Amino acid sequence: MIEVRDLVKRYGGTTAVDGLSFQVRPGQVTGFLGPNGAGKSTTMRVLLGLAAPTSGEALIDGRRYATIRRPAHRVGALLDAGAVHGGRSAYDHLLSLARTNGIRPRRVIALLEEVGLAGVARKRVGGFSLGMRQRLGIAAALLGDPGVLLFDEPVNGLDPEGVRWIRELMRSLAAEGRTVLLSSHLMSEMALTADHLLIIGRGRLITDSPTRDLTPDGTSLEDVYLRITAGSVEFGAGR
Ligand SMILES: Nc1ncnc2c1ncn2[C@@H]1O[C@H](COP(=O)(O)OP(=O)(O)OP(=O)(O)O)[C@@H](O)[C@H]1O
Repeated sequence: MIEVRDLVKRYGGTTAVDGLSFQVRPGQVTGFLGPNGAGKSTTMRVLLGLAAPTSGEALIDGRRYATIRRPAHRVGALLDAGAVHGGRSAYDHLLSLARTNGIRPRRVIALLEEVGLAGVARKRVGGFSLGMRQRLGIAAALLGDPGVLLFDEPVNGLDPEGVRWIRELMRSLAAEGRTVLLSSHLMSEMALTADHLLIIGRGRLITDSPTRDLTPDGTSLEDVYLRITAGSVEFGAGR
């Protein structure tokens, strides 16, 4: 369970998140949508203790990230798949994360299989394609078998097979009773993957609704989304 309460995050004169409140429930995939700069990544970073809130709270299972004991077992995230040391092998990368978190090497091997990287486990990550890096990032997120998962644009740059793989993985993680928060700009994919949608604009909540209520009778999510966010697209200037 994720709870964000009256969250505000400012960077100098820029208000990235502006009084945001929502809950993300277990057992379903929740899509996190909004125009570029709406505050999605910032909200995820605050949830993960990577940025401090200016005010308000961002809680995982009722706790701030910094106060969670053994956090890898509680929450996993894919934020920036590029942020991996290129000189290491996929296996060594996951093994070092596993060691830090008291996780057995056997789990690393199982996850490399699960994400389809077993055949390249000993290859340097520096030579990996974007899709391979995304899969490695997802393996890292799943390492501690956490109940809460945050994925920031995991389908970016993936081929159709990779996109479908992510969709099915998200659905199965939710079916196992996990809390899954997923951001993406691909509306057709979101319509297929997410049970529930949170749409934000300029750091504020615009919509919190089951997907099917937003897209009755086959209405396109893209049309609905563009209409809802039309007043929230903004570049540059501080707010
Ligand atoms: N470290 C930072 N320092 C200054 N400004 C920041 C920082 N991080 C984010 N911002 C600003 O906060 C706002 C929200 O950015 P954020 O990355 O959270 O949006 P987003 O919804 O994830 O966008 P995108 O869809 O483009 O990834 C933007 O105006 C951004 O420039």
